[in-house]
Amino acid sequence: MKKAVLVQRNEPESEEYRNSSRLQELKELAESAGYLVVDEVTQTKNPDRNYQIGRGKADELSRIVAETGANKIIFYNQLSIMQIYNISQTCRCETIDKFHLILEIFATKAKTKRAKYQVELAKLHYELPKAKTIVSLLKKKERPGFMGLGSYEDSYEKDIKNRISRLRNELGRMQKDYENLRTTRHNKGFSIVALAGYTNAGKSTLFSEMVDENVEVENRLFTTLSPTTRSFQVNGRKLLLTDTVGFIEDLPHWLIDAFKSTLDEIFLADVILLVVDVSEPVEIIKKKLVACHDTLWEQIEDAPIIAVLNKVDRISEEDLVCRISEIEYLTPNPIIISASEGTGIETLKQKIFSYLPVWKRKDLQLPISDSGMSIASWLFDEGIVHNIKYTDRILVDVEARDEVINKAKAVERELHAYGHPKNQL
Ligand SMILES: Nc1nc2c(ncn2[C@@H]2O[C@H](COP(=O)(O)OP(=O)(O)OP(=O)(O)O)[C@@H](O)[C@H]2O)c(=O)[nH]1
Ligand SMILES: [Mg+2]
Repeated sequence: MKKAVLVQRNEPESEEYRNSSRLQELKELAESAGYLVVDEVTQTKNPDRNYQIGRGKADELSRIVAETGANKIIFYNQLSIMQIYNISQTCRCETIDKFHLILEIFATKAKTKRAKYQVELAKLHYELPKAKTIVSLLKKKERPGFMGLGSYEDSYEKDIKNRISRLRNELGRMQKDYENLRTTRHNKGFSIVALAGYTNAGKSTLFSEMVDENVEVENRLFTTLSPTTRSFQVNGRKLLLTDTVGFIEDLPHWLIDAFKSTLDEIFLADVILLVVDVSEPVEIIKKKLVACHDTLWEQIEDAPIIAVLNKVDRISEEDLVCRISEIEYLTPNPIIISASEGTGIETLKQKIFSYLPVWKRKDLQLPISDSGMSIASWLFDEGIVHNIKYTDRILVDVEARDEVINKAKAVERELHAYGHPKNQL
């Protein structure tokens, strides 16, 4: 397992809670990128020296790297190229900042080709200024090419620029295909529910609480189904639930598109659950909600958003009432849950149900034949079969979307007309 040392440089003016929650955020990010966190270091920024890391701290980091065998030093704070270079050299360990770490996570979460290209584009944008600096250092006859910086040739910068322009062209072409996907999905009649929300809000916990464990999602919708999509049922209706990568505040501009493309599933959803950690101080809740709204507004077309206030087990009834009223303008009619304790889940499911397209209920008569049987089994897949009887024909009481009922009715008519319906389904 890859080992990482985390460094958080405290803002002297920032309150303690803020500083420690940043370190916690970095730790969770590192873990979701697959690192084992071997040590955590904090440093209070010296306002006079601004972003310089002192000799003492660098020595401390070198010692930790040597003792723990860490493969990476990860800073919460954004680092300049020269800082990355200097720290990598001194500590003999690859050094990255939070944004590079986030990029690593996006790379693992990117499922669609479009998302993968966006992530690659962001990586190249991150690399480009690095390449420029290295090339200029090389020209000064210094030869860095070490650790976090890699070894660079003179042509490297040019290669990056070429690749960036090729990716941009390719992405422009893909945008159109992608927009067609939503239409295709609707024609197939699937309802998808997507989980969105700030990182650490409890999306994945809620995901595991809601889905039918061990139920494989049938591979009918996507060519490769993401491992974070599973089925679940509400009042007999089968739905798909998708977990997504969490929102993070203050993303630099070169990361935003990569981030949005990992949310492609949200763009395809019929209902969006916006999960909020309601146990946090109200100012932080508001700030995170605004960040989520900004992104969602652009991304979605007309899907309803259900606000889900999670982690209520952590706060008193009184605090909850107070917070709900303070954030009401951002989260109207929220559903209150505790994902880890499983409370409020049924209410949430019923709320989701209220947004689903209405299905028709019909009594149908089908022939006892291969085609009749296959239609009946198709109805089990596509709708809710309330009752089925086998006499000289198959009597089905079924609830399903319009297209399914209409197709089945066409076959029923054939039964009456010819006695031998063709297998049309
Ligand atoms: N007390 C309490 N803790 C919870 C609840 N739901 C989730 N947590 C905890 O919150 C932390 C984050 O939960 P996750 O489900 O991983 O959060 P997430 O939104 O998927 O986070 P990202 O994947 O990083 O975006 C975990 O330590 C959970 O155990 C809850 O209802 N109550
Ligand atoms: Mg998660």
